[in-house]
Amino acid sequence: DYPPGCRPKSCKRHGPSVRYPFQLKGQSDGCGSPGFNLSCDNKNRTVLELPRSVKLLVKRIDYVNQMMQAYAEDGCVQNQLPNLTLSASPFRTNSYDSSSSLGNYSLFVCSDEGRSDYDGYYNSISCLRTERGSYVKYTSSDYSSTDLLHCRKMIDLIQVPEVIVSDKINNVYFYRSTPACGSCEAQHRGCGPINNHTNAVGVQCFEIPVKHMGANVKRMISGSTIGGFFLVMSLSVLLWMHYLRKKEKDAQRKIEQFLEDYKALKPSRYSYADIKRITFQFKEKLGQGGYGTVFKGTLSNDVSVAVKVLNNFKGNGEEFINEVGSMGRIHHVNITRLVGFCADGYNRALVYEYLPNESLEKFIFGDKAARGTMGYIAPEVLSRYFGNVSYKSDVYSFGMLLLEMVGGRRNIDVKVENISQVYFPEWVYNRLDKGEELGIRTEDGEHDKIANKLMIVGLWCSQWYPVDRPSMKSVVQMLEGEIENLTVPPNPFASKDEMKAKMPINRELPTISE
Ligand SMILES: Nc1ncnc2c1ncn2[C@@H]1O[C@H](COP(=O)(O)OP(=O)(O)OP(=O)(O)O)[C@@H](O)[C@H]1O
Repeated sequence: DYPPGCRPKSCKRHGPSVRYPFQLKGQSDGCGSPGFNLSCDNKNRTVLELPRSVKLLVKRIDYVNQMMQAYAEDGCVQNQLPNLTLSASPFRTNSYDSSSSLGNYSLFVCSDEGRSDYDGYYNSISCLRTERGSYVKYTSSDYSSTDLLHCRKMIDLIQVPEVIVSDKINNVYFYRSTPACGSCEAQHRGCGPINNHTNAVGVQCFEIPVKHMGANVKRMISGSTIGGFFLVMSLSVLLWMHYLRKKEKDAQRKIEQFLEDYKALKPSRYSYADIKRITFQFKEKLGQGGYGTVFKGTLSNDVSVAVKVLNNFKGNGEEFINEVGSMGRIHHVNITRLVGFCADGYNRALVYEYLPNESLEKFIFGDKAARGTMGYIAPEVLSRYFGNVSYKSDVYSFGMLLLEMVGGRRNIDVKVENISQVYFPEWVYNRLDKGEELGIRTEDGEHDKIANKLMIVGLWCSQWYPVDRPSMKSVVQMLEGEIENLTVPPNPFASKDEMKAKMPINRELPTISE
């Protein structure tokens, strides 16, 4: 630590810091090194007092490089040259100065009369002084000039650094070689004489406790601490705000998404103009169904749809109501979703989600354009003679579809060569009944097994008597189970008598109102 009473001081707030080896007047004697005395003048400027009453004002002290920048108050350092004897002070001109040669000079005080600003001939003319009609002029001692006619020689200066004489800027640099405190200062440590002895040449470094650090250092430390604290605080607040905003945005997005999905769950109603816009004026035809033509379309959010424009001359509107009423409520991954509908005057259309993989029909039958809906309809739907319409009617349709999928042909195909194959389910049953091969060959045995399984399940489902058809739950069980566990179904094409015998049971099925 600094010795008591020797803490760094300065003449004014932003003035040069005064510490060892300098000492400010008023500080205890041992605070500085001899000859490094500074004082504060009445304007709170830092003053360097040199021997023979030479006074210079200190602009800056560089403790690390051991340099001091000082200047004369009147702006003419050279005026002080007659009295400036650096040899008697601890200061030296800096290395730059020391490289300049020393010379002998004479100082003249000249009257304004005959004054010439031209100094090309002589070594130098510095610090023109106009007060009292005179000015000072230095020139090398080997002068010989009539220009000095109006001058009076004041003094001869022996071995003066040339640079000081010729210095036209009002700065003087001193360099002190001892005490060598620069290395301590470079490490931000304090510097003081060894053994606290004022005459000691050797110095030692010491740690500066925080409380004794210079005001600037303290300010810096407390400033950076407070700054750091506020920085961390503001960053935390910003992060927290960002987190809250993100959370809020996420919640908002979730709600929007939900509302969007919720809206999409219900089929939207479109005008006929909308339908024309969606299908780009019925530009791309996807196919033709029994009830109308299907066109490709695009909704405003770039979602592709298939628009079935219904033939307005067909039906009494019931199909339309059934389709919108039932399909609008069915949401299943395996069922085409009804996105919307149009009932605008006589124009009716159904808007479905677009299925890019084309119709199953095409995969089963290739390019052969027969219409098949009739083939899937259970007998009881066509005639009440066969019983009541129930959920078993759908089981029948499903069974017929299975048979068509496996057979790769229409169940009713008038074009087959062998007349006995016309009604495919009957043909399948007869072959199974006789224990004959179905003749369906797939690429591997495992697929043959699946095909046979689908046939048997298909036959079970397409029983003429609704009561003989399994429930959809049993159908799933059969499809998921082993083929070995399946029994061959009864003959779906039993005689009318047998059918009549089963009719009462059939009536117990819950009837679907049409
Ligand atoms: N959602 C869809 N996505 C893509 N193409 C479709 C879609 N719906 C129908 N199509 C195409 O339009 C054709 C006709 O479809 P539609 O549903 O009208 O016929 P269908 O089922 O064969 O007959 P219908 O139901 O009238 O008895 C299909 O074969 C298919 O190519």
